[in-house]
Amino acid sequence: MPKHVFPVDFVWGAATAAYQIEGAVREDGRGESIWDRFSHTPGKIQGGDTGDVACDHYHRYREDVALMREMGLKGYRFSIAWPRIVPAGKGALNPKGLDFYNALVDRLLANGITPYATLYHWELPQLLQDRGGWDNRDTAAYFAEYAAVVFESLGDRVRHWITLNEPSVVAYNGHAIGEHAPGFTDYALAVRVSHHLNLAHARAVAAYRQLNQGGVIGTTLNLTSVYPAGNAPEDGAAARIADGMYNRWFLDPVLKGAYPRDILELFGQKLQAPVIQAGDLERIAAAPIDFLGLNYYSRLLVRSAPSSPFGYEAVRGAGPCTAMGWEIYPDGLYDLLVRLDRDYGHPRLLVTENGAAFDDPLQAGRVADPERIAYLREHFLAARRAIESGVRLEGYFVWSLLDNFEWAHGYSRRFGLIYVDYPTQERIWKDSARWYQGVIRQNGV
Ligand SMILES: N=[N+]=NCCCCNC(=O)[C@@H]1[C@H]2[C@H](O)[C@@H](O)[C@H](O)[C@@H](CO)[C@@H]12
Repeated sequence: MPKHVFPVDFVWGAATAAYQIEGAVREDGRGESIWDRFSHTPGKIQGGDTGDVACDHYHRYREDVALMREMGLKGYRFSIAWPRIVPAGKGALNPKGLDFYNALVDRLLANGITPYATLYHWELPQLLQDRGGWDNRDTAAYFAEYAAVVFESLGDRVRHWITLNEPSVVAYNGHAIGEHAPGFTDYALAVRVSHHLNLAHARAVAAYRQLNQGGVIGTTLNLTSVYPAGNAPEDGAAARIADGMYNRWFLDPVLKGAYPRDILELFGQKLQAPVIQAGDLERIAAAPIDFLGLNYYSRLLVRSAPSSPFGYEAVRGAGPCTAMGWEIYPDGLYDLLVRLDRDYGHPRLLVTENGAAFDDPLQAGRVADPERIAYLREHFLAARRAIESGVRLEGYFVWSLLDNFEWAHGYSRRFGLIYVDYPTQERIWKDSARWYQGVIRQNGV
């Protein structure tokens, strides 16, 4: 019997994203996305990898749903590729794209797995990027039009919706540091993009409410717990700025209907203030969410750095790290969950991603991954402590079901519970997959 049992209806899940697993990028009418363009641009992706084939999930989804069923997943979080549904980003629909996701959803339901669908996991249609992408306010409206098409096609069976995956990473990695598509390095642009993403989220929520389909809708934010590296007052001030830029800039609009004043002023001083037009904040405030999805991977340790653009710099923590170089810090998940509960009105929460990459050598047909088991166990225990503290945590989606295309790192990083032998596309259960199957079966660790 487990020592730490979870609530009886706790949703144990796993998560993926379209571009990272589907492949078939030019099949059945799919349009080009910014990640197709970026991954095919020399020098952008480690090893020159692309998502052209990935895990070939577009053709193997029946086999993959069978794996989920065997694992005993209660929920499966996946993303819908905008370029499969509206190849040009706006205008004509692609029926074969809708057919794929309808078939996936039907097969999930037939296997007792609840679908959790993300509408935007970074695959902007390239033709919209050619018109300014997220720097163009119109993209928010095009997103809502795409979302409405998907709601109408799937909304009778999909009852859990996530508008955006990690707007902070879309804005920062894609527009401030250039590590992700579309590859810009302009911080003022990144701030404008963050505002237009918030508008897109609000418009999609409004479109969902209008359809009265009776499900729930939220968003997924990449959040962390920020700690000062030292006891000096300036380190504490640095931590507050970092928390504002990383967390509150994205949390406050969707949960409080307003931007945090300190960061609004900071951006106003340092950057061209985001292009906030009359009515924007009212629109954002008028689109409350039913639940908040959070992706947690590691903590953020900062110290004062007057010469840095925003007066702080990250400090490497003392703990062990994953293959991504991210410090393993489960207490940061507990602190984050309790903070969200305290500061944002006791919201319904889902951990929509948590997991780790390790080397995962395949040896004699087996992958022993004790580090991943330990990582997940420690984070599950942190989540359980938060639930005991009264946090309304309703589910947990491990990142990821399968090894997959890890963005700028290509296939060099393995986050999966299930190993993918890419040359053969064979799926091989890692020890952690068997362990997780047991956690789900006994509903606890
Ligand atoms: N220090 N440190 N840092 C942690 C910073 C994490 C930022 N990256 C993410 O959250 C991405 C999220 C994405 O949804 C998924 O598509 C990615 O595959 C995973 C794994 O990378 C995560």
